[in-house]
Amino acid sequence: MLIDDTIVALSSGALPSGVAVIRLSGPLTRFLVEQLCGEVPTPRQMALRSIGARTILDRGLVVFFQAPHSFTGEDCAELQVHGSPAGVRAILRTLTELGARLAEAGEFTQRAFENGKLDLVAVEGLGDLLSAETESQRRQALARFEGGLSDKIERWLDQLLDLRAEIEAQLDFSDEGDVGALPDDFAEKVRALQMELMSSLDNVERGRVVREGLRVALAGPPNAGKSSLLNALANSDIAIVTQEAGTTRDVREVAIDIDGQLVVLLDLAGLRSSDSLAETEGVRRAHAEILRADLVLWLVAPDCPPEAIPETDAPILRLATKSDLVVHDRREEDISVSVISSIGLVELRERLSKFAQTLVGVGEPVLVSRERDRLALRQGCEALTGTLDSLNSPELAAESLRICSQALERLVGKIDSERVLDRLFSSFCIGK
Ligand SMILES: Nc1nc2c(ncn2[C@@H]2O[C@H](COP(=O)(O)OP(=O)(O)OP(=O)(O)O)[C@@H](O)[C@H]2O)c(=O)[nH]1
Ligand SMILES: [K+]
Ligand SMILES: [Mg+2]
Repeated sequence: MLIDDTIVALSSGALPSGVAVIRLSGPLTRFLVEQLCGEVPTPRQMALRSIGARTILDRGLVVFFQAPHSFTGEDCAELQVHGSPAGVRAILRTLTELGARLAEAGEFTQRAFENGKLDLVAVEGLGDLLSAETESQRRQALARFEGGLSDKIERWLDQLLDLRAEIEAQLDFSDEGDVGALPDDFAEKVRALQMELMSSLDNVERGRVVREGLRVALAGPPNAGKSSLLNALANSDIAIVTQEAGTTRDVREVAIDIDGQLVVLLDLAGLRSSDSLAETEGVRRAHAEILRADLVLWLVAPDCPPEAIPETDAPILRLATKSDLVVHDRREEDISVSVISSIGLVELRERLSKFAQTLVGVGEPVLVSRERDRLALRQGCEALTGTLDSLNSPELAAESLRICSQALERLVGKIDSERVLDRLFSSFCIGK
């Protein structure tokens, strides 16, 4: 991708809209603003201008950001115009005729990365922020985007550099073949750093639940009322409900927001052995989801034969369904629910909310949430174990510190960033 050309895109949402924001970035920006809006406004100050080259196309607000003080680090401008499809199209056409090129998905952010305005974890934070649906996702993504994780990693990288410098000094000042063991306080510092990496590693799972949602499997025998409960919790008619046992075969995911936390409900096939190939496959998939879930809701109905609860490490919450039909002889910890009379639905939501809170924790948002985070932190921790195991051979210790640094550098995108970036930017929208 060329970095010396100037890109343009509609950066706001679908048209028509009240206001549309057109964004420019690249060396031609100043020229293009001049051509389209007359004199370039003082940087970072909005000015009301007529917009158009040969004819006036619209009137709107223009703001210019001079390099390097912009989102991308290049000269940038934003035009706030009326959100008319024809108007925006005409402005974009004029700008491309004057030499700009329509941006590809994520290209503004890519330039910000290439110009050192954002590192890789901040770019990921931005991507998460744009797609955040719940309050906890928004807080977590913003913290990452704002550099919380980047700062932490920079600090770790500095510490690793200091530790390596200590070893270098030791190697320099010792006669050849006379390199002793590294001092006790050196090992202490490595251990302290490793503890920090480990506690971050422990947080990845919590971050994952916030980012991807708490996976809650609705499981039980056929006709237990799983799809009905899904519909009731999601407040929609999304899953097919019939009195026929074996109605659901595919896994259906529905994401709902419970007290600001994303919860992914999974409606599954009822567990039983069947002659139908499709149903058997549905049951196989249901078992796989029950293994992967963060929580299993096990539904038991008064009008269908009980089934044994399958093996899983996930915690299980038992629900006695269709409680409008009979008074359940229920255990203390079970919840009686009915989608007909709405019994127990509020209590169930509260239990799900509490469960999510316990898992995710309260307080500061977690900064780590991705498999990439997990991998880098784990590699870092393992490398530091290597350092601690080789305190008697400083050269080996230095090498394992270097491996730890590398893992962290890869995480922020200082090395090997291409593959991650390609995938990431393709998930961004145009104009970002
Ligand atoms: N009275 C009463 N009937 C219910 C309730 N929930 C579900 N039903 C009925 O039970 C039958 C089965 O409901 P489903 O939601 O399809 O059950 P399921 O567990 O998804 O069934 P499969 O997908 O076939 O495994 C339907 O006839 C529903 O109308 C309830 O709370 N009260
Ligand atoms: K059914
Ligand atoms: Mg069903």
